[in-house]
Amino acid sequence: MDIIFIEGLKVNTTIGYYEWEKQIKQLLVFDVEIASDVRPAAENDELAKTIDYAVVSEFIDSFCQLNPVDLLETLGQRLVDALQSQYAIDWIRIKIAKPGAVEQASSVGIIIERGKRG
Ligand SMILES: Nc1nc2c(c(=O)[nH]1)N=C([C@H](O)[C@@H](O)CO)CN2
Repeated sequence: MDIIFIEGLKVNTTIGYYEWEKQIKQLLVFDVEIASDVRPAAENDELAKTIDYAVVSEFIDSFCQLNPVDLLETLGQRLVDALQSQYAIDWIRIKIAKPGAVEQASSVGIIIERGKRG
């Protein structure tokens, strides 16, 4: 199975359960892996035949800005739904880290995995 990945994508956005969090922006860091057969793109060296990681990165940033929510779980699930509606994705894994959330921890967050890894 081939994988398109994005590692350490930094997004500054409004996210959080508590009232004070709705007035500020906080850092989220995304790691994304999407199963995708690279052979169609590799055959004729064509970007149009693959999932463009730059486009997906932009999409994630915009999605966060346009869809403020309380929980990382909600953001992650909605983001996966949105990506699956745009691309034919058999398997996806998204890690969302909120490094500033717990002072004693270097980072906290969630990992969502959907579909079958080929
Ligand atoms: N499982 C989760 N736990 C917590 C979340 C979350 O999104 N998922 N969020 C918070 C607060 O927003 C926190 O980040 C503020 O310190 C707490 N726990």
